[in-house]
Amino acid sequence: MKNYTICVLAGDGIGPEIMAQGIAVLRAAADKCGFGLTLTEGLIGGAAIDATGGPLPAETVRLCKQADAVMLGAVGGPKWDNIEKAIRPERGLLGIRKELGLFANLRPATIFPELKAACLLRPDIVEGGIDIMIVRELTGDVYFGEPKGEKTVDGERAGYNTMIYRESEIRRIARVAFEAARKRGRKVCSVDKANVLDVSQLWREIVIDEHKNYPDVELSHMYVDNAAMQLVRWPAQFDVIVTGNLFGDILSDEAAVITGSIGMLPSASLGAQNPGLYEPIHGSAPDIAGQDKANPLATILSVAMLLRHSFDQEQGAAMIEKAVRTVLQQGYRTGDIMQQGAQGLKLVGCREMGKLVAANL
Ligand SMILES: NC(=O)c1ccc[n+]([C@@H]2O[C@H](COP(=O)([O-])OP(=O)(O)OC[C@H]3O[C@@H](n4cnc5c(N)ncnc54)[C@H](O)[C@@H]3O)[C@@H](O)[C@H]2O)c1
Ligand SMILES: CC(C)[C@H](C(=O)O)[C@@H](O)C(=O)O
Ligand SMILES: [Mg+2]
Repeated sequence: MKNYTICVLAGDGIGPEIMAQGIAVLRAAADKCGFGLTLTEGLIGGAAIDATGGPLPAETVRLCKQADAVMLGAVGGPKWDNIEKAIRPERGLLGIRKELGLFANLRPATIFPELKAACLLRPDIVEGGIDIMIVRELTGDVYFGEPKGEKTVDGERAGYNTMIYRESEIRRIARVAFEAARKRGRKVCSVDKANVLDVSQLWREIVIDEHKNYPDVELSHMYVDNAAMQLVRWPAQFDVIVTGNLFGDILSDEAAVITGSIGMLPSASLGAQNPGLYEPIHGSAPDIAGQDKANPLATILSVAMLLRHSFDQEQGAAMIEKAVRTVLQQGYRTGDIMQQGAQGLKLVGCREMGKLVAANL
């Protein structure tokens, strides 16, 4: 029997709650599909700061590198908001992405038919369905650019970061997007700010050049401000969106609105080789942490992405996605996707939602 090692980084806030449900579903899928699991656990974020003084202990990096895949809950929270910036919880997440070379962040925004009514957009806008793959570059941009810091400008304090992309970084993420489009609707929209930013001008030039290798894929370009508007105005126009680290971070949270809730959006962070890292796109949700209110479906759908991308277990992935759909069809909802006043819906907590999905596999 095939056996996989998964390093689990639960993190902070709702992290441990959603992760417990993700792991329960993963175990159930392993039983059904006939593969074995070895789970290791690592500290990250605030939990790691409390235990070791830093957000990404060397032991966590070692465990991740030894694993076939990594699952992450969320990091951060008010407890660590005033901590020295070099060791903020979020640094743990950025650090592990960099350590594992996870340059391609796939964030699929799809709407389950059962949630169309919970979507904040007008019903006619989501009627035909939505299926967008946001391909976000993850290890470059203003997130990692040097120089950065604080300096004095005209006698006053100034903070600064550097938005920078190397040609090779643009080329490799463009390739991921074109390859993804070939398996979907064969359309890529590259989102940038080339009317203003030098970095975006290079981005556009390289994407156009790389496109020469993918003549079967249609390429378009959009400025990020317009893209933010088009996403909610007419989301069905998009197939694959490729963009940089910062724009991708913002647009994917926005895209979550059209899936019903940020609690529904999974992600896969991939590099040139395993281990990939899988996590919901949302954060540690301090406002609902410890109350069994979090929606675990983004984490559970991230487990499906893990099976698909890291283990080639398409059957297991599809099984999980179908179980999520079944539970939604049965009317179960966590608070974030609950429609007030709708008939036949049942409000459940995080634990119950996880249990239901596992039971439906
Ligand atoms: N990948 C990550 O670990 C990650 C991502 C984003 C933010 N963060 C961190 O999380 C902390 C809180 O950030 P924030 O409040 O800006 O963003 P957030 O995503 O944690 O929360 C935003 C809103 O969405 C809700 N929400 C998020 N996930 C939910 C879920 N699964 N079910 C139901 N509701 C959910 C929250 O309750 C909150 O109202 C910060 O420290 C931030 O840096 C971490
Ligand atoms: C917490 C933060 C570092 C992270 C990011 O900006 O990438 C988060 O917002 C995300 O979307 O995963
Ligand atoms: Mg984000």
